[in-house]
Amino acid sequence: MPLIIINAKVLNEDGQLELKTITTEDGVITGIYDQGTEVQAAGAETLDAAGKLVTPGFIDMHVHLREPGFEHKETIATGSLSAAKGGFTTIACMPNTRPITDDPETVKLVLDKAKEAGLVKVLPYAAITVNELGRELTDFAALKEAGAIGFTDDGVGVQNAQMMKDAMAWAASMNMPVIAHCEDNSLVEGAPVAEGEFARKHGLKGIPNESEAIHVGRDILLAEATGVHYHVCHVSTEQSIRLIRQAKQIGINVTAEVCPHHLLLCEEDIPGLNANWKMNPPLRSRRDVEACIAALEDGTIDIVVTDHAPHSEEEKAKGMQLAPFGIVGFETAFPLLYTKFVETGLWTLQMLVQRMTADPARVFGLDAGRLEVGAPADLTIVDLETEKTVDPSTFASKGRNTPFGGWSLKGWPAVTVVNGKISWAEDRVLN
Ligand SMILES: NC(=O)N[C@@H](CC(=O)O)C(=O)O
Ligand SMILES: [Zn+2]
Ligand SMILES: [Zn+2]
Repeated sequence: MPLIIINAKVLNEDGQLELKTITTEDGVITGIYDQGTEVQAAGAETLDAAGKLVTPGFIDMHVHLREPGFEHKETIATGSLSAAKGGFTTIACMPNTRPITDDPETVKLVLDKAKEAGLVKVLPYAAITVNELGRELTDFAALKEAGAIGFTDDGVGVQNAQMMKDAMAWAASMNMPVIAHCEDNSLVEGAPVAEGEFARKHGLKGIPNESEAIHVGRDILLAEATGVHYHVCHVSTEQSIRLIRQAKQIGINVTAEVCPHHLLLCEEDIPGLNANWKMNPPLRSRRDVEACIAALEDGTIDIVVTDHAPHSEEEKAKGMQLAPFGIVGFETAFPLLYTKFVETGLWTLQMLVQRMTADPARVFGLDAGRLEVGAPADLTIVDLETEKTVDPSTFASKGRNTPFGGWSLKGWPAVTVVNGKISWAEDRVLN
């Protein structure tokens, strides 16, 4: 059914907001008209955006949906709904499931379940190594054929340099990206939080910054040698950023992502031994946070991702040392960044929207992220006015593990449209 969105506030090329009418049909944007233009389409549904912001659907290139194997944490259906509620229309899911997504059957299973859920577009990554054990490469050709969009052992770093080099050479020959969780195990061994004041105060072992940057540096050299598109996961340190900035300057094909929590929180903010503040990479120093912000502003870091990583309350109740790493992210990402960076005047709305739409589409070559005639009708309608408090008990995700509970935010997604169909609308679920 054609969908017409009236009173849509749209960002123009200069970053100004203009009221428009958007028409869609068969999953495609068919027209963008000035406000007041008489638009007709037989049998169309009309949605009144009432002056709310309408952007290309948000894209999240780093998420954990937990299915198969960890359905008590999240399923592809609950994760898809949580993503839609957060305004995301395309998400790319990590292979650290059980079984690990390291064979074509599991890639297909993820795609089938995502289609069944039918709420957002789900792009699966496949593992670099069998079982993410770092010993043997997976079958990249078969995984690509099955629908994998890139290779990553997220959750763990590839420890062996030759293994990573072989992976990059193979991926490069197929024009596929390698996406790296950068962490040298020998420098980390059982540390639950970053080195710093918090670790000292609580007598915890600290994760040093160089455990991340040492892989970033190694991999940049390997990317240079192999010519692969190398994408760095969840960048969190000043040192990694320095290396990425330098690599980009000399033309190495490296891109990078950052998570909202690494732009907003540092280790000194951790209120106590509460594992909802435990994630990998950990919250680092104020200096690192400032470096991440500057890098996203100047384009050294290309995109924002959530690293949505749901865990059950029982798992998170095990305490700082024993609980698993990870926090949920879909439903707070845009409101957090809008409120803390756009409302405060630090960033333009245009910059934030680009880093969550056009930039991920560019980095990963997706047909998404643009509000243009002929583009897929993936749209997010955002209420920039209403202030609401983050209440984890209302999340669509099964995960409640967030450090942002109680934060008062604006910029809440109101309606999410995927392929011209409403996937989520405030308190309604439509399918
Ligand atoms: N980020 C996390 O803290 N956890 C992720 C793994 C990962 O992204 O490395 C998870 O799978 O739970
Ligand atoms: Zn990771
Ligand atoms: Zn992750």
